[in-house]
Amino acid sequence: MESTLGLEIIEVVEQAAIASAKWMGKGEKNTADQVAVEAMRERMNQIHMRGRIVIGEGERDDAPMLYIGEEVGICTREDAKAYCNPEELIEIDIAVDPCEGTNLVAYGQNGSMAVLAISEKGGLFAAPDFYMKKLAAPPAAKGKVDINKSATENLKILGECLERDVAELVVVVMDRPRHKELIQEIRDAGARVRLISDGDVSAAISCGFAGTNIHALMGIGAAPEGVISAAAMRCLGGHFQGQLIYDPEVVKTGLIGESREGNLARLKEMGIDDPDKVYTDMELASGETVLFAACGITPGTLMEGVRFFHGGARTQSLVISSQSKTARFVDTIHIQEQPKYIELK
Ligand SMILES: O=C(COP(=O)(O)O)[C@@H](O)[C@H](O)[C@H](O)[C@H](O)COP(=O)(O)O
Ligand SMILES: [Mn+2]
Ligand SMILES: [Mn+2]
Repeated sequence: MESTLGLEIIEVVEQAAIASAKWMGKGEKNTADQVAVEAMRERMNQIHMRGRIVIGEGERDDAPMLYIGEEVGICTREDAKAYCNPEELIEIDIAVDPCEGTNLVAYGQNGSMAVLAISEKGGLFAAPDFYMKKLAAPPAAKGKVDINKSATENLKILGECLERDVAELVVVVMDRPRHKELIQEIRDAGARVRLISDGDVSAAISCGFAGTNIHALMGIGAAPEGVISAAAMRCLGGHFQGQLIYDPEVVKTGLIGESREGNLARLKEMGIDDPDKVYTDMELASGETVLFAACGITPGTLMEGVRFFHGGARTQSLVISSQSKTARFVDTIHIQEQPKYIELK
């Protein structure tokens, strides 16, 4: 599956990031999001593939583009036979977040990126638009920390795995009222907390790399972002667990349906029989081959943001593959019109 797809998806996230970065700091989160969606879709539809969006911008009625179920790629077009033999190509599932951290882009803050994950059909958990309790940690702690344990216990285990004192650990938590007790517990245990307003995909993946000074992600964010994070962490060998959260009382923000009972019924309709199941990264991204790609929109822990110069832009992306077992940082200069100069540093 990988071969040229690995290269093409870099361009997909790059184009989305460039489009969105033009709206950085303009206070218009919906526009920053919309242009990223359009750019991602346009580039995706030039790829020789039979793709289907399994995590996207919403259901068909709510989202005009990259909606769940939308088919993407040249080989899904009505006139596909003129371009390819669809039977020869495997069907692939795609999870996208063209602008992960729309508020971050709108307000010119760090940590936003264009991101996607790909696997063969059925290889990504089609997470409902619910919340998810998440625990991400470095490879050394994989399978040793556990979302069912308390934050205090997990920090002790994490310290042992990383050969650090708990005081030397940094935990990222989303700054939300629902995390008041969690934040206090982490502080009481002696670790340090980095609060983020948005963008927990970046935080989760940062746990997969040493040197980021992020040792864990704890707390509740969105479920679709959990699947995308799991795809990357599965390839990196990091720890990722997620548990769907369906009780509005627990979440305290956002819209996940009116009642706990209603949400439980919705999950059942979707075929999720055990709503409290804890999913591992392998269950959330179970495909034989998993590819992950992200491109920084604003600067982040792992990637630079988009930098414009006269006539072009420079981007930094990350492509991770379970097949080639690589995590590639790709630095690209995009020459859009005759530039006055191309800055290399
Ligand atoms: O910060 C985020 C926003 O993503 P996006 O809408 O694509 O810009 C995500 O990283 C979070 O995972 C999540 O969407 C957030 O936690 C939603 O929670 P809340 O703001 O409390 O409703
Ligand atoms: Mn997002
Ligand atoms: Mn988004």
